[in-house]
Amino acid sequence: MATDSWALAVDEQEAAAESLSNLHLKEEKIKPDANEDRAAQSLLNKLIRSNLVDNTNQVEVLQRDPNSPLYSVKSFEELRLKPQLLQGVYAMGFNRPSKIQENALPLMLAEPPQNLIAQSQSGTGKTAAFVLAMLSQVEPANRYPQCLCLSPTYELALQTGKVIEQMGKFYPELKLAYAVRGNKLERGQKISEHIVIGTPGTVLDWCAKLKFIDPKKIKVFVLDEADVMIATQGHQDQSIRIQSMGQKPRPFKPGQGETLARVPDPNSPGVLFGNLHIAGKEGDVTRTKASRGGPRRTYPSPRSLGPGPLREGPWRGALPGTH
Ligand SMILES: Nc1ncnc2c1ncn2[C@@H]1O[C@H](COP(=O)(O)OP(=O)(O)OP(=O)(O)O)[C@@H](O)[C@H]1O
Repeated sequence: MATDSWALAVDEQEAAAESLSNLHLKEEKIKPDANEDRAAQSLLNKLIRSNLVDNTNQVEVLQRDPNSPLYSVKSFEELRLKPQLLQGVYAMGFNRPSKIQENALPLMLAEPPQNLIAQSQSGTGKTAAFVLAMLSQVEPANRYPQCLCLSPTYELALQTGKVIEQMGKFYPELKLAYAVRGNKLERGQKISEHIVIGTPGTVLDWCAKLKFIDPKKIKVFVLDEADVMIATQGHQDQSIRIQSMGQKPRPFKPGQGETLARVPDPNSPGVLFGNLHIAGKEGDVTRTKASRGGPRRTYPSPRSLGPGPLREGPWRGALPGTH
């Protein structure tokens, strides 16, 4: 797989994305467990893709191709990452940020971090973007959780945790805790890890019942795979409860270019990372995605998601910076 071309992989992903998109529109009627399938599909994509990027030359070529979703004009140095994190991304074979990273990182790395919505198709570097944002925002001297990331499944939480560990490899003072089933801590204990990643039920217990985490101290709150979370009633309720226990969201800064859009509702969580493969309301489209070798296609804007604290919509992977 490592020798397969990235181009082929992108085409395959797009085909898979099309079928996911159709699934999404009919999911309520056809397949009650479609959310589970989507979480599994996403995990599979990630596992396959981690092999594809071994071919770093291919990635670099694509990042210079304006038609590629990985196209980027900036360097990681220009994004002013901490040197330890720069070392981490280079060690992972990333030579330059992808488009979504280039657009989203300056806002997430701002002080204070800005809330934003960003959409991009699967496999374009959203996870890496919010992982970098979390790693960048941590103050290692403060021995308490400062970043919280919710994932819909145990497996995805571990997978994202692996990315955090890889990127933070040269930042050893930075610690990560997994709030997942089976990780039992003693009652009354406070945890000292800087980043917590977990599933909503366990995280809610850690915040509300067991008080291992003080949600008011969370600077960056990530809701990963947000469409799966929000389409799953239990996860939606738990995610909203956790988010509402945190700091009040800051007002949103105007969107930047076509990739970022302003969240119109001040009660909404901050940054939402979304895939572009799921169709939304017709006619409510503000951006386009270049398809490799094919026609440009249009995708719905996050604005089409309507009001509400956590809205259903064509996005997944979310990062509300509730600082
Ligand atoms: N700047 C980069 N340069 C090279 N490879 C990258 C870069 N950013 C991410 N990658 C690699 O590309 C693959 C996809 O990245 P990532 O998982 O962050 O995408 P994603 O948009 O979150 O995907 P999904 O929507 O499936 O969650 C991963 O294997 C990751 O290591």
